[in-house]
Amino acid sequence: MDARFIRNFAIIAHIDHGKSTLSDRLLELTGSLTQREMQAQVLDAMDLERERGITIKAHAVRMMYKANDGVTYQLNLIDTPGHVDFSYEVSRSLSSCEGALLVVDASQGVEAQTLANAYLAIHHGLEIIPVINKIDLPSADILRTQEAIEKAVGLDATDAIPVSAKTGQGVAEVLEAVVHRLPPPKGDPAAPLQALIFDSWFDAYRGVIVLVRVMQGTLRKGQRIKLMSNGKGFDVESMGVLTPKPVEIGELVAGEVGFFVATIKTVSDTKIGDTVTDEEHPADSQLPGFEDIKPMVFAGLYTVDSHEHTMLRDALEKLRLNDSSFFFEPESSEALGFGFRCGFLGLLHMEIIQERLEREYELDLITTAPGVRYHITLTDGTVLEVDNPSRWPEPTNIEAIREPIIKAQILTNEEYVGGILKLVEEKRGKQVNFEYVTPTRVLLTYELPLNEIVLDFYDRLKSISRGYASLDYQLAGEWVSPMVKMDILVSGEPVDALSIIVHRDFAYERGKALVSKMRELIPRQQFEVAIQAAIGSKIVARETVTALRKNVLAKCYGGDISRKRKLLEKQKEGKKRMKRIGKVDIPQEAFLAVLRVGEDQQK
Ligand SMILES: Nc1nc2c(ncn2[C@@H]2O[C@H](COP(=O)(O)OP(=O)(O)OP(=O)(O)O)[C@@H](O)[C@H]2O)c(=O)[nH]1
Repeated sequence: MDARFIRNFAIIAHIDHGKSTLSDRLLELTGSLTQREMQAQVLDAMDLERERGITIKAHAVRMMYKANDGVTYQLNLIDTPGHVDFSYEVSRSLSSCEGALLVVDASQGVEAQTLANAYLAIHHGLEIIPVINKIDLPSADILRTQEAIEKAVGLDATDAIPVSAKTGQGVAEVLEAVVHRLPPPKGDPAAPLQALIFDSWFDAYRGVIVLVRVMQGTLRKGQRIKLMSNGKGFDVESMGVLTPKPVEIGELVAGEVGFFVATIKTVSDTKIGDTVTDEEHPADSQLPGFEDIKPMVFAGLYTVDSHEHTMLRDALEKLRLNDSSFFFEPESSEALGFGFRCGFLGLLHMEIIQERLEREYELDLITTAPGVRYHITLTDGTVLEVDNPSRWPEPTNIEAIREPIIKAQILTNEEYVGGILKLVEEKRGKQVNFEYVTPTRVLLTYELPLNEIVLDFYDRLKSISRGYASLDYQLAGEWVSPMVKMDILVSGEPVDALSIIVHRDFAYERGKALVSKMRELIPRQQFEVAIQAAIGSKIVARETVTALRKNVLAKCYGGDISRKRKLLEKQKEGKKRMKRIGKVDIPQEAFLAVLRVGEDQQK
């Protein structure tokens, strides 16, 4: 299609501000999907997948829209994720667009991800249309939201479009604005091919599916292509667009977005951000790519049943096929046996992977406390990267330790500022900026150690602010900090999988809180169990889990057999996620006790 009639855009928003609902409305209005189809699609996603042999991962949907000027436009809606863990994905989606709809909930106003995503869009040079959503709610305040967009984001919001994605009010104007306010893509269909890979995934039926935005030239079915980063050549076997149903097409010209399937065997060949060109007539240069994504949070994953270790490895390999941001390597622990050290983008990412392993692969897992990666300079000058407490060097050999720092933006209402300041101080934060963005909304900018954030920061922030604080962060360098390794001893024996890295000045407090939490989490056993926290040979805290006095079954003795069975089953259920260490059964929760020590301060 003539590029003049193409519009490529993304919808960006803070979580829950209505991005998905608005996308659905746009699809419905352009006739891409009827309401019935939309429901059917959700319900039959699995069947559809089987039938068409393609994963429905509608990351780029093509809609045909006949505008009020009588012209039919091709609109490509490119999806972006909302959570802070995945902000790099937002960035790569935005590289394929000329414009963005910035959706802001009229009852909530501007939040941290509204800001972060808007800045990313501005950074990519996109034209932005502010859309004020949820105007059907009684608490909606259009004027105030408009003001917040102008003051906090710095965008002109005079022409912001008030809509209700729920009732459909105002949504038609959004489509007109996309056509008339966003620029068409540039590019020459006759130039040498340059197509930007912005997503790819492995489909069990079709192999590797690659989503591209053609910047220059034309991509055709049957073409021999080359990936510019590694020089590898492939044949394009089929191509298509998602409407959101997959529809086969013969070519994609400059400005268009779509997918292709080639003779590519593994997803790892298709690097996100890479440029696809023609093998015979290649382009002179690559398109500007994306930075490699690095995992920020690390934890050990072990199976409760050591026989399932190979199953865990197979499952991790399968997951990695479609998630190149996730990393793992074998590790072993004296306490837990063979497992894997895994790297994630953030805590949410870790939870998602863990849940998928448990649900889709039916594995019972023990996860160790999440931590970050340190750079340690030894006295002999060598620099180590350490993300596993059990690899922590002897303190006498350490010259300096650098820990990763983030820059966090917290947006909140004035009344919660006091509580939040206390929290960030406790988490070793350093204030960078304090700014009123509206008369009642405050934007706090802090530098904070990432290791404090991965613990319970987000939950505590939510609870202190009753949900009225939003957080966004980026990595922002390193601090030299006196970190120490804290060991946990159970019945006098150190359990390597329980060790954590803490700041020296907070070690005593942390140790006390941690063993006290563990005392709550470790069930009473037939004998007394001592739990101690130690730094080197120095014990900094101790608690005791007292011995069980009575057999639990004694209560049912002679009683109803079904009750007895129930009790036994319940016990078995509880045992499932326990690991016996020495003579003591330790439940999964105790391995993650460090994530929960803040709970007591919260109350
Ligand atoms: N009253 C009202 N509710 C809305 C409107 N738009 C969306 N919602 C509701 O707001 C909630 C969040 O909407 P989603 O569309 O899932 O939001 P999202 O931004 O896609 O959320 P994430 O996918 O989690 O980022 C849902 O419960 C919607 O039903 C609206 O215009 N009015």
